[in-house]
Amino acid sequence: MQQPGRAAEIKANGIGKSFGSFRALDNLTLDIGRGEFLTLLGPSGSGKTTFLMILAGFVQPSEGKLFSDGVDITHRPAEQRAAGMVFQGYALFPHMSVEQNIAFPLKVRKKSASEIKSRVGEMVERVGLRGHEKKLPSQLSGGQQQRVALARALVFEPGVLLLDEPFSALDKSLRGQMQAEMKRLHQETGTTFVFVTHDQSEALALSSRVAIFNHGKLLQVGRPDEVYDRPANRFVAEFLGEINMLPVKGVRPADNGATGLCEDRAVNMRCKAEAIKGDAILAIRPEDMSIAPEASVNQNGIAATAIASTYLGAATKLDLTTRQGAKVTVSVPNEVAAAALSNGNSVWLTWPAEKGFLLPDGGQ
Ligand SMILES: Nc1ncnc2c1ncn2[C@@H]1O[C@H](COP(=O)(O)OP(=O)(O)OP(=O)(O)O)[C@@H](O)[C@H]1O
Repeated sequence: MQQPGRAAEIKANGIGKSFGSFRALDNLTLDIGRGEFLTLLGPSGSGKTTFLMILAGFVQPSEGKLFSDGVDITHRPAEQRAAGMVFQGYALFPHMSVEQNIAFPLKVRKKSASEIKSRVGEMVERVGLRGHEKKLPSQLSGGQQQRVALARALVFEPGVLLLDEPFSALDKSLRGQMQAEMKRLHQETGTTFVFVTHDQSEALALSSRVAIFNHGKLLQVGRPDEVYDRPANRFVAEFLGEINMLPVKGVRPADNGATGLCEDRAVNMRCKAEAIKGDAILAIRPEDMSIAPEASVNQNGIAATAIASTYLGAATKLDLTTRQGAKVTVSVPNEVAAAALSNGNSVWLTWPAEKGFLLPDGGQ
């Protein structure tokens, strides 16, 4: 964080934070790679902002250590960390023009007038605000104001840019534009980005890795496809999108080879030999399930009854219950849904073996 122009590598080691008896963060250990776009994702109150504030130096951790490029910065004050920041409520200076706002961090750092002029000009160009330099924030749209905030946060080439729900006040289409712009700025600057959101689709679309928080704990960190396709637990699976959960009793993986038929009589499924034994949840994303014309022992599958259908235009959503009473949702082609419904509502659901994964039953 202290070397301008160079992306920082950050290590959080056993970070905890208590507010009185309330535990806002618990034993958080996380490496943030140089130049990575890491998103902190979790529901309201899960500790994301607290962690960002600890990274910024505005909040002191109760336990643990923080390193930037191998240097212990746990107790270093915020102004010496030189992290760029864009917060939802992090207002621009209202009496300063666009270019004065962007120039501010360079003035504080006592840069020469010529350097300030060229760097501000470059940033104005980069965030698409050419022609707006002399305007005050009040004369700009919400999206333009956030562009100024991004430019101001990046102009001094911080090692890390911290962003806390910067676009949550913007409408959906503007938000999409700003996301694309932020992704481009990340690629162009090569800076380490740490981005807070509670919007899972935003996290999956933007990040090189996603860190998922709940109740002050880091539950899983991984690439978007890793956390979506192989969630570590039930909370992560459900938080990242719709998911079907089939309870399976007494899972006993076949002993021969890596995959075999798990011996659960209710659910015909394949799972890894080293998979969970005993009771488990078989989790499958709705888009990975389909309706087969008939049952086959060579496919993972389960009998189910359609209880409701919703026409979505491009497809039909079917709500079903399995014979064991689990509720399942699938999205299928309209003609497949029509055929299933004309067939007394009984269907055979299947999914590719690698798309179903076992989670421990109960708890998180
Ligand atoms: N200064 C403080 N004093 C007491 N409690 C606090 C303080 N700051 C945060 N908390 C509590 O710590 C918990 C985590 O808050 P935090 O702001 O980190 O969550 P968050 O995941 O960022 O949520 P949101 O998405 O709503 O911003 C919350 O329950 C919050 O009330």
